[in-house]
Amino acid sequence: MNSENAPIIVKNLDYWFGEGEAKKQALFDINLDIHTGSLTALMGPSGSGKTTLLTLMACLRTLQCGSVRLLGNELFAMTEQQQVIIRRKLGFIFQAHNLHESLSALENVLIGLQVHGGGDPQKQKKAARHVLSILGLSERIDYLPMNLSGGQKQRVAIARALVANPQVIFADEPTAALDKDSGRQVVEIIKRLGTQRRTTTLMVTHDNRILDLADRIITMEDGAIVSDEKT
Ligand SMILES: Nc1ncnc2c1ncn2[C@@H]1O[C@H](COP(=O)(O)OP(=O)(O)OP(=O)(O)O)[C@@H](O)[C@H]1O
Repeated sequence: MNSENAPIIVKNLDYWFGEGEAKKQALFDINLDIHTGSLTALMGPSGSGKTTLLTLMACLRTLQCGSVRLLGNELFAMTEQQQVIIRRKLGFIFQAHNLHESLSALENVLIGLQVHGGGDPQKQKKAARHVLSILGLSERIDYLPMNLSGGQKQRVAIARALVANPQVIFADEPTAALDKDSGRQVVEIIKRLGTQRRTTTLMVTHDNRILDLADRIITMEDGAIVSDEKT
Protein backbone atom coordinates (compact mmCIF):
# COMPACT_ATOMS: atom_id res chain seq x y z
CA MET A 1 0.00 0.00 0.00
CA ASN A 2 1.14 3.50 -0.79
CA SER A 3 1.89 5.06 2.60
CA GLU A 4 0.59 8.42 1.33
CA ASN A 5 -2.91 6.85 1.45
CA ALA A 6 -2.51 5.46 4.96
CA PRO A 7 -5.32 6.60 7.29
CA ILE A 8 -2.80 7.70 9.92
CA ILE A 9 0.62 9.14 9.10
CA VAL A 10 2.73 10.51 11.95
CA LYS A 11 5.91 12.47 11.21
CA ASN A 12 8.50 13.86 13.60
CA LEU A 13 6.03 14.10 16.45
CA ASP A 14 7.26 15.52 19.78
CA TYR A 15 5.14 16.41 22.79
CA TRP A 16 5.79 18.11 26.12
CA PHE A 17 3.78 18.41 29.31
CA GLY A 18 4.12 21.34 31.73
CA GLU A 19 5.75 24.73 31.48
CA GLY A 20 9.08 26.31 32.47
CA GLU A 21 11.09 24.30 35.01
CA ALA A 22 8.40 21.59 35.11
CA LYS A 23 8.39 21.13 31.33
CA LYS A 24 8.94 17.47 30.46
CA GLN A 25 9.13 15.82 27.08
CA ALA A 26 6.70 12.89 26.79
CA LEU A 27 7.17 11.96 23.10
CA PHE A 28 10.38 12.00 21.05
CA ASP A 29 10.36 12.06 17.26
CA ILE A 30 7.55 9.55 16.59
CA ASN A 31 7.22 8.41 12.95
CA LEU A 32 4.50 5.98 11.96
CA ASP A 33 2.17 4.89 9.14
CA ILE A 34 -0.92 2.86 10.00
CA HIS A 35 -2.52 0.89 7.17
CA THR A 36 -6.22 0.65 6.29
CA GLY A 37 -8.07 -2.22 7.96
CA SER A 38 -5.20 -3.12 10.29
CA LEU A 39 -5.35 -3.81 14.01
CA THR A 40 -2.34 -2.31 15.75
CA ALA A 41 -1.49 -2.86 19.42
CA LEU A 42 0.45 -0.12 21.17
CA MET A 43 2.37 -1.54 24.13
CA GLY A 44 4.99 -0.49 26.64
CA PRO A 45 5.49 0.20 30.33
CA SER A 46 3.39 2.66 32.29
CA GLY A 47 4.41 6.24 31.50
CA SER A 48 6.04 5.35 28.16
CA GLY A 49 3.72 7.69 26.25
CA LYS A 50 1.12 5.35 24.73
CA THR A 51 -1.96 7.31 25.77
CA THR A 52 -0.33 10.62 24.86
CA LEU A 53 0.42 9.32 21.36
CA LEU A 54 -3.06 7.77 20.98
CA THR A 55 -4.84 10.97 22.00
CA LEU A 56 -2.70 13.06 19.63
CA MET A 57 -3.47 10.73 16.70
CA ALA A 58 -7.16 10.67 17.68
CA CYS A 59 -7.49 14.45 17.48
CA LEU A 60 -8.22 14.65 21.23
CA ARG A 61 -5.12 16.69 22.09
CA THR A 62 -3.53 19.66 20.33
CA LEU A 63 -0.30 19.01 18.43
CA GLN A 64 2.74 21.06 19.50
CA CYS A 65 5.43 19.93 17.08
CA GLY A 66 5.42 17.56 14.11
CA SER A 67 2.64 16.25 11.93
CA VAL A 68 -0.28 13.83 12.13
CA ARG A 69 -2.32 13.21 8.98
CA LEU A 70 -5.58 11.54 9.95
CA LEU A 71 -7.81 10.38 7.07
CA GLY A 72 -6.00 12.80 4.80
CA ASN A 73 -6.31 15.79 7.14
CA GLU A 74 -3.34 17.48 8.81
CA LEU A 75 -4.12 17.85 12.52
CA PHE A 76 -1.43 20.44 13.22
CA ALA A 77 -3.04 23.85 13.62
CA MET A 78 -6.46 22.46 12.75
CA THR A 79 -9.43 24.61 13.84
CA GLU A 80 -11.88 23.41 16.49
CA GLN A 81 -14.60 23.21 13.84
CA GLN A 82 -12.47 20.99 11.58
CA GLN A 83 -11.65 18.79 14.59
CA VAL A 84 -15.34 18.23 15.32
CA ILE A 85 -15.91 17.15 11.71
CA ILE A 86 -13.04 14.67 11.72
CA ARG A 87 -13.95 13.21 15.13
CA ARG A 88 -17.30 12.16 13.66
CA LYS A 89 -15.41 9.69 11.47
CA LEU A 90 -13.77 8.10 14.50
CA GLY A 91 -14.85 5.63 17.16
CA PHE A 92 -13.54 5.76 20.72
CA ILE A 93 -13.44 2.88 23.20
CA PHE A 94 -11.99 3.53 26.63
CA GLN A 95 -11.46 1.34 29.66
CA ALA A 96 -14.00 3.26 31.71
CA HIS A 97 -16.86 2.60 29.36
CA ASN A 98 -18.81 5.69 30.46
CA LEU A 99 -22.25 4.31 29.84
CA HIS A 100 -25.15 6.43 31.04
CA GLU A 101 -26.53 4.52 34.01
CA SER A 102 -30.09 5.78 33.52
CA LEU A 103 -30.26 4.73 29.85
CA SER A 104 -30.81 1.24 28.45
CA ALA A 105 -28.20 -0.55 26.32
CA LEU A 106 -30.10 0.51 23.19
CA GLU A 107 -30.33 4.15 24.28
CA ASN A 108 -26.63 4.21 25.13
CA VAL A 109 -25.82 2.99 21.62
CA LEU A 110 -28.19 5.52 20.07
CA ILE A 111 -26.08 8.28 21.61
CA GLY A 112 -23.33 7.17 19.24
CA LEU A 113 -25.58 8.21 16.34
CA GLN A 114 -27.24 11.23 17.87
CA VAL A 115 -23.94 13.09 18.29
CA HIS A 116 -24.00 13.30 14.50
CA GLY A 117 -27.31 15.18 14.58
CA GLY A 118 -30.31 14.62 12.31
CA GLY A 119 -31.17 11.18 10.90
CA ASP A 120 -34.34 9.13 10.93
CA PRO A 121 -35.00 7.85 14.50
CA GLN A 122 -36.43 4.55 13.21
CA LYS A 123 -33.38 3.92 11.02
CA GLN A 124 -31.12 4.85 13.94
CA LYS A 125 -32.87 2.33 16.20
CA LYS A 126 -32.54 -0.34 13.52
CA ALA A 127 -28.81 0.35 13.19
CA ALA A 128 -28.33 0.31 16.97
CA ARG A 129 -30.22 -2.99 17.31
CA HIS A 130 -28.18 -4.48 14.47
CA VAL A 131 -24.83 -3.61 15.99
CA LEU A 132 -25.96 -4.83 19.44
CA SER A 133 -26.97 -8.12 17.85
CA ILE A 134 -23.56 -8.48 16.17
CA LEU A 135 -22.07 -8.07 19.63
CA GLY A 136 -24.34 -10.79 21.02
CA LEU A 137 -26.54 -8.44 23.03
CA SER A 138 -29.92 -8.85 21.32
CA GLU A 139 -31.41 -10.18 24.53
CA ARG A 140 -30.10 -7.26 26.57
CA ILE A 141 -31.10 -4.19 24.58
CA ASP A 142 -33.55 -2.91 27.21
CA TYR A 143 -31.27 -3.58 30.19
CA LEU A 144 -29.77 -0.76 32.24
CA PRO A 145 -25.97 -0.92 32.68
CA MET A 146 -26.36 -1.91 36.37
CA ASN A 147 -27.97 -5.15 35.20
CA LEU A 148 -25.20 -6.03 32.74
CA SER A 149 -21.90 -7.81 33.44
CA GLY A 150 -18.57 -6.01 32.93
CA GLY A 151 -18.07 -7.74 29.59
CA GLN A 152 -21.57 -6.88 28.42
CA LYS A 153 -21.11 -3.22 29.40
CA GLN A 154 -17.87 -3.07 27.47
CA ARG A 155 -19.63 -4.58 24.45
CA VAL A 156 -22.34 -1.89 24.70
CA ALA A 157 -19.57 0.73 24.72
CA ILE A 158 -18.09 -0.93 21.64
CA ALA A 159 -21.49 -0.98 19.95
CA ARG A 160 -21.78 2.75 20.65
CA ALA A 161 -18.35 3.33 19.10
CA LEU A 162 -19.19 1.21 16.04
CA VAL A 163 -22.78 2.15 15.25
CA ALA A 164 -21.83 5.13 13.08
CA ASN A 165 -19.38 3.01 11.03
CA PRO A 166 -16.21 4.84 12.05
CA GLN A 167 -13.26 4.70 9.67
CA VAL A 168 -10.78 4.56 12.53
CA ILE A 169 -11.23 3.20 16.07
CA PHE A 170 -9.03 4.38 18.93
CA ALA A 171 -9.17 2.08 21.93
CA ASP A 172 -7.37 2.57 25.25
CA GLU A 173 -7.09 -0.69 27.17
CA PRO A 174 -10.47 -1.99 25.95
CA THR A 175 -9.97 -5.41 27.57
CA ALA A 176 -8.45 -4.35 30.90
CA ALA A 177 -11.66 -4.87 32.86
CA LEU A 178 -12.59 -8.12 31.13
CA ASP A 179 -11.89 -11.78 31.79
CA LYS A 180 -9.88 -13.70 29.22
CA ASP A 181 -12.80 -14.95 27.11
CA SER A 182 -14.71 -11.64 27.05
CA GLY A 183 -11.48 -9.78 26.24
CA ARG A 184 -10.71 -12.03 23.30
CA GLN A 185 -14.28 -11.82 22.07
CA VAL A 186 -14.12 -8.02 22.07
CA VAL A 187 -10.84 -7.92 20.14
CA GLU A 188 -12.06 -10.59 17.71
CA ILE A 189 -15.05 -8.38 16.92
CA ILE A 190 -12.77 -5.40 16.31
CA LYS A 191 -10.53 -7.53 14.13
CA ARG A 192 -13.47 -8.75 12.05
CA LEU A 193 -14.44 -5.14 11.38
CA GLY A 194 -11.02 -4.61 9.88
CA THR A 195 -11.60 -7.43 7.43
CA GLN A 196 -15.27 -6.76 6.69
CA ARG A 197 -15.50 -2.98 6.80
CA ARG A 198 -11.83 -2.01 6.42
CA THR A 199 -12.00 -0.29 9.80
CA THR A 200 -8.55 0.65 11.08
CA THR A 201 -7.93 0.16 14.80
CA LEU A 202 -5.27 1.41 17.15
CA MET A 203 -5.38 -0.13 20.57
CA VAL A 204 -3.29 0.67 23.64
CA THR A 205 -3.02 -2.53 25.65
CA HIS A 206 -1.13 -4.28 28.44
CA ASP A 207 -3.05 -7.46 27.71
CA ASN A 208 -0.74 -10.21 26.45
CA ARG A 209 -3.72 -12.55 26.09
CA ILE A 210 -4.97 -10.84 22.93
CA LEU A 211 -1.70 -9.93 21.23
CA ASP A 212 -1.90 -12.81 18.74
CA LEU A 213 -4.96 -11.08 17.24
CA ALA A 214 -3.05 -7.90 16.40
CA ASP A 215 -1.59 -7.42 12.91
CA ARG A 216 1.16 -5.27 14.29
CA ILE A 217 2.68 -4.61 17.72
CA ILE A 218 4.37 -1.29 18.39
CA THR A 219 6.27 -1.00 21.66
CA MET A 220 7.15 2.30 23.33
CA GLU A 221 9.67 3.14 26.03
CA ASP A 222 10.41 6.55 27.50
CA GLY A 223 8.42 8.38 24.83
CA ALA A 224 9.95 6.64 21.81
CA ILE A 225 9.10 3.64 19.63
CA VAL A 226 11.55 0.87 20.45
CA SER A 227 10.07 -1.93 18.37
CA ASP A 228 7.57 -2.30 15.57
CA GLU A 229 6.69 -5.86 14.58
CA LYS A 230 4.25 -7.44 12.19
CA THR A 231 2.71 -10.58 13.67
N1 LIG B 1 -1.54 15.62 32.13
C1 LIG B 1 -0.25 15.37 32.32
N2 LIG B 1 0.56 16.28 32.90
C2 LIG B 1 1.88 16.05 33.08
N3 LIG B 1 2.50 14.92 32.69
C3 LIG B 1 1.76 13.98 32.10
C4 LIG B 1 0.34 14.14 31.88
N4 LIG B 1 -0.13 13.03 31.26
C5 LIG B 1 0.92 12.21 31.11
N5 LIG B 1 2.06 12.78 31.61
C6 LIG B 1 3.40 12.18 31.59
O1 LIG B 1 3.74 11.85 30.25
C7 LIG B 1 4.39 10.59 30.20
C8 LIG B 1 3.60 9.64 29.29
O2 LIG B 1 2.33 9.37 29.87
P1 LIG B 1 1.24 8.46 29.17
O3 LIG B 1 0.00 8.52 30.02
O4 LIG B 1 1.14 8.82 27.77
O5 LIG B 1 1.90 7.03 29.32
P2 LIG B 1 1.27 5.59 29.11
O6 LIG B 1 2.31 4.78 28.44
O7 LIG B 1 -0.05 5.72 28.46
O8 LIG B 1 1.07 5.08 30.60
P3 LIG B 1 -0.05 4.10 31.23
O9 LIG B 1 0.21 2.75 30.65
O10 LIG B 1 0.24 4.16 32.70
O11 LIG B 1 -1.39 4.66 30.86
C9 LIG B 1 4.52 10.12 31.64
O12 LIG B 1 5.78 10.49 32.11
C10 LIG B 1 3.43 10.87 32.35
O13 LIG B 1 3.79 11.08 33.70
